Amino acid sequence: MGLSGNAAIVGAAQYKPEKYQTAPQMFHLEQVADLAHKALLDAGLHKDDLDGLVINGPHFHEASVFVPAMAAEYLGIEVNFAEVVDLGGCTAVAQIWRAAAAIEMGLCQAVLCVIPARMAPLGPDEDPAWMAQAMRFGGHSTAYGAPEAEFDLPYGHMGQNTGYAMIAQRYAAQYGYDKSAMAKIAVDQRFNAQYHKDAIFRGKELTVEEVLASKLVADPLHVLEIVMPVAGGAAVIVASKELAARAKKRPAFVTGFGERLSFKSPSYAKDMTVTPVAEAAKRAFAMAGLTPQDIHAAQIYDCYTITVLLSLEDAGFVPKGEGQRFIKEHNLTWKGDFPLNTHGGQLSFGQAAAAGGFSQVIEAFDQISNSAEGRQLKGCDNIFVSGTGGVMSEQGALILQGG
Ligand SMILES: CC(=O)CC(=O)SCCNC(=O)CCNC(=O)[C@H](O)C(C)(C)COP(=O)(O)OP(=O)(O)OC[C@H]1O[C@@H](n2cnc3c(N)ncnc32)[C@H](O)[C@@H]1OP(=O)(O)O
Repeated sequence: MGLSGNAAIVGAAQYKPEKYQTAPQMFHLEQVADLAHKALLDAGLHKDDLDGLVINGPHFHEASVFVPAMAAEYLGIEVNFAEVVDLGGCTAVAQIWRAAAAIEMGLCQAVLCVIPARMAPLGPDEDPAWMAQAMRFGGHSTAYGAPEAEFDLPYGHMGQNTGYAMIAQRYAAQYGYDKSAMAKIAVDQRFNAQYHKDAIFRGKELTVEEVLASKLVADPLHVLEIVMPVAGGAAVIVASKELAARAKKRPAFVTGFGERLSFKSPSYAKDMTVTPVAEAAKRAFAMAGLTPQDIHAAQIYDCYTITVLLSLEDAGFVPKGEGQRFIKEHNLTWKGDFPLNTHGGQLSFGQAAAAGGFSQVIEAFDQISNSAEGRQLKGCDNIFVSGTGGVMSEQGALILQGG
């Protein structure tokens, strides 16, 4: 059951992450068109090749419903497959496997997966404070009747920072917490960012001491172990094997995927230290017929350092409770023996809202297609990519393989 590996990523585009204050403002439809154009150019395909569309629904500026129809109309395409994905930071990974599955089912031949994440110009009735408000509560719903509005927010579980800190505290109680190992994740990724021309923290190298001396946001998480929100956006084209054969770059075939939603708030987790990627990765590896030992690079969703630690363990790269030792024993940079988040991760490349997860997908494609200028891994054929939504509540895994 699953994919046969007959669909591949053939082209991609993403905006350089920028601070919101200085980034250009564009309507989301404009961003979709611009990103699609750039991704098609990257692939060497034409707009008329597209017959599938997967897009984000939440936070789409110009519509809250009928988003795919509006976007397809704006692009001037007709599609046989249209989907909205609402999985927070897991959305990018989830878009890719849905596109691959639709292609393998014969519904379509080329799918545009896209998430615009630059601010749109605000209309006269729009409140410029909406984003600050949204950040304050993170993924929590404040709607009347929402469980988290009643049982999380009143107790100080605000936004994502506290939730991930709570998970880190639990991990510390069960397995111990080595602060310098955790900081090393951010440091090795920052090293990688020095080799990506678009990384927001390029030109700013980092040491373990600096991470540990930075502001404590939610104990034990320091500010330099937490992503910084930036403006951005990304698009990826997934195409059939036949179309992939005429693409400009070496395709990255989608040979395995898994997805798991375990809870909305970690307050309801059976065990906060066991994350949904465990099941998602198991399924993805089995589908691809590979094991973690076959992987040449891991692009792990990294909203926080604790996300990376738990994902490495639960995806099977290292046994439970031994992740911190593993991190200290291995060089996680693109020059090292365990290349991790070779673009810098979202911690150092920047997190463009739900499009942030695309940075991991696109880095995997860049590595497989030999386009990772300045940080290219040698013989990189098999890559593991993870996506994380909410507070470790929904996770996805992809196995991408060079054709
Ligand atoms: C989406 C999903 O489903 C899953 C997920 O990814 S969960 C994660 C979602 N993302 C978030 O929740 C955002 C997390 N980040 C934050 O809340 C904030 O960045 C923070 C609280 C950590 C820091 O905010 P702050 O203290 O108000 O910092 P702020 O006043 O904005 O900036 C001060 C300086 O620190 C820098 N900075 C801010 N956040 C930073 C960060 N995370 N890392 C490094 N530098 C940061 C700014 O660039 C700024 O520098 P300059 O003075 O040189 O311009």
